Amino acid sequence: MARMDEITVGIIGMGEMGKMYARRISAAGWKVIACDRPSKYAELKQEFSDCPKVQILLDGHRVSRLGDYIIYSVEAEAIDSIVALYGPSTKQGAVVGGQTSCKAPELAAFEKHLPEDVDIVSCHSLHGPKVDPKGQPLVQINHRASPRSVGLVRQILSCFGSKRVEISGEEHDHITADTQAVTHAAFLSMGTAWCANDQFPWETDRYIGGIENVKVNLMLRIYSNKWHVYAGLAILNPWAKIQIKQYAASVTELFKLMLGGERDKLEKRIKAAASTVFTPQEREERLLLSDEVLDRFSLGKPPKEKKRNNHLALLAMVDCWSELQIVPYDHMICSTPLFRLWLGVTQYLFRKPGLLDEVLTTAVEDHSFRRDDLEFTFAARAWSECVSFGDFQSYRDRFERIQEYFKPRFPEATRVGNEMINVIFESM
Ligand SMILES: NC(=O)C1=CN([C@@H]2O[C@H](COP(=O)(O)OP(=O)(O)OC[C@H]3O[C@@H](n4cnc5c(N)ncnc54)[C@H](OP(=O)(O)O)[C@@H]3O)[C@@H](O)[C@H]2O)C=CC1
Ligand SMILES: O=C(O)C(=O)Cc1ccc(O)cc1
Repeated sequence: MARMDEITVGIIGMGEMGKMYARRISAAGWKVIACDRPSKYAELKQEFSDCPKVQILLDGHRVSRLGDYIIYSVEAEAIDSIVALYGPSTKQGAVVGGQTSCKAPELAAFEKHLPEDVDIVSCHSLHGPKVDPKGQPLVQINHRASPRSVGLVRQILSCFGSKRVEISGEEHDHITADTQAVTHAAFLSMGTAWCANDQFPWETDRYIGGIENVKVNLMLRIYSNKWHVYAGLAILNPWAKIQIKQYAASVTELFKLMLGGERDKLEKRIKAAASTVFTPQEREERLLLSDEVLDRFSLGKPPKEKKRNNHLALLAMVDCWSELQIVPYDHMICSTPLFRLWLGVTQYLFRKPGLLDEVLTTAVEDHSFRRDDLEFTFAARAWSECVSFGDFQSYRDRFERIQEYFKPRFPEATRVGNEMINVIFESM
């Protein structure tokens, strides 16, 4: 066990995650040194003046010279250039890691720019900065490390009370392509479709109540965050491109079956997909979500009678998992709260007696929402292409245009969304 008074933890990048790390690690008793860009030095110093165990330094060179465990908590897109800048200043024998959401570019940057006498142990908290880390998955990647360095990082990060998962960078990226990138692609596409039809979903009967509330609240939650987090974890992850492409293909193919009124083919395909995704013991478990709980989190006035929906986004998710031979339950080790809810509503659709058959009938017989489904299909393909091209600027433009559209509802959506997440997880 390392002695706390002999170890200094360095943090480069004091954005939302960096600040959360600095506050929690210092509160556990470790000395923390941290920096952001030199232009933010004075402001950060002021902000952390109430925190004697956090010392703000001018730049990453200073943090690197003094830190025993240095965490890069910067934009994923910039990891190579930032490690190239400060990496060579790293203290001899130190341990270095990153908090970016995609590990291939981060670990490549470390290998390329860090001195050979420095160990590499990365991490990834699978939740946003405002979520209590207790019990949430925290990935630790012992990439190039002595047992002492592995132990030191375990000891430092234990203050989060998270569920530690030790896997390789490659395993991490493979799993998070599903738990994060594809999940986000589905919600990004919903927002894009609603925006394209100039429609606030909470003003439309079809999108109020039950699992519709989860879709709307999570969509708003994603668009209320920073574009670079979602762009980075999708564009830089090679598996994400493949998986998002399959999601878009599943959406397109299922929509074509709906348009053609091919109920038998649709049913056969969906039920076959469900049998590969939901294992017998999963099917036997009780429903994780209930109507009574979900109905409480509407942003609009609930209609007298619930409108039917064909749930194209959810059917396509199960089809996509099946096509890629993914069992989403195996990915719980790298699940975010958002993914668990997404899996929860998907499972609800497939397990609630009678619901799947009702949905399949709606899909072929009810034409009233074809315009929404058409836009959703376009959107899923457009996000997939945007990620495949790897163009950060066009990702940003698309994201921020839609963000602007929904902006007025973010404060309320964040409040209701947080409450929804808390209540649902308690009830689970
Ligand atoms: N937000 C989330 O929910 C989660 C994010 N992550 C990952 O953590 C990382 C940080 O995310 P988050 O905190 O949300 O993002 P932020 O944008 O809030 O933080 C990144 C910070 O790094 C700063 N930075 C950029 N260049 C430098 C530099 N040369 N030296 C020092 N600081 C620099 C940025 O400044 P500037 O803004 O001026 O560029 C910014 O303040 C990302 O890689 C993200 O993918 C992981 C888990 C959850
Ligand atoms: O839960 C989600 O998917 C989020 O949106 C928050 C988030 C974003 C990036 C991460 O690397 C981890 C968590």
